[in-house]
Amino acid sequence: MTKRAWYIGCDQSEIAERVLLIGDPARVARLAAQLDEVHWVKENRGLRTISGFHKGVRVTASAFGMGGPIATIALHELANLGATTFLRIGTSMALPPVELGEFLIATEAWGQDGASIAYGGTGDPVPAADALVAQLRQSVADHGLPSRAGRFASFDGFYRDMFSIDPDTQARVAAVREDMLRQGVLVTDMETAPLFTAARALGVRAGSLCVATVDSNTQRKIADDEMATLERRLFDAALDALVAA
Ligand SMILES: O=P(O)(O)O[C@H]1O[C@H](CO)[C@@H](O)[C@H]1O
Ligand SMILES: O=c1cc[nH]c(=O)[nH]1
Repeated sequence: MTKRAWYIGCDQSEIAERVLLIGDPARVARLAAQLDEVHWVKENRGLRTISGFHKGVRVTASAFGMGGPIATIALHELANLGATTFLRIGTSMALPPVELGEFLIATEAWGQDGASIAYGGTGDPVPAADALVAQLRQSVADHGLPSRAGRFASFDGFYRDMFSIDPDTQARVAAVREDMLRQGVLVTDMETAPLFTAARALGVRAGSLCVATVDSNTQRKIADDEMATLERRLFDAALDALVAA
């Protein structure tokens, strides 16, 4: 019997073994313009998924929105349908010495979130798949992108632990940031660690390539026009790495 994913709403024949996991559904629509022979899966609950070809290799891209719980649902459903290789691409918050506009490759990710616990996280960083790290290093070099590789950390509480918009959270966010700096974290996001932890539990490969778009100290965010250029470069580098891994 053909397997079907409950929330994403696709069946096995609609997805590839190699998957890009993307937060923003609008980003998936823009990625579609860079793929050949695009198939759009019927969208469900904002989970937008497409499959197409890059350099002759079939890939799927699936948007999950924001946060570890739904990102791991997307990975889990696609892994259950036979996907084996997952690359998260998106934005991240920079800690020194990372500068805005740099491309960050996760070698490992440290879960400060709930979904990581659900998938057996012990509180220690979880490594990325070696093959994806190697291909990402090669790809960012081939594309001439400014990059670093190292430790990511992921959180659930964006406005509690990562970014303060209320006076009474400033001290907490600053303390979390100091702790991350002490632990050698390069960037923070909301999904890399739970995805790595779920991938380990499910026996599939995972990697993460993120652009640093927000400064964790000043809260400055990259402008939309610059982000559009960075996003195209992110797609190019990620697709080349994914099909080679
Ligand atoms: O650009 P994306 O991939 O959405 O990533 C980052 O931006 C969102 C908002 O914080 C979170 O999903 C976070 O991980
Ligand atoms: O988690 C993050 C990191 C960068 N930018 C965001 O909007 N969220």
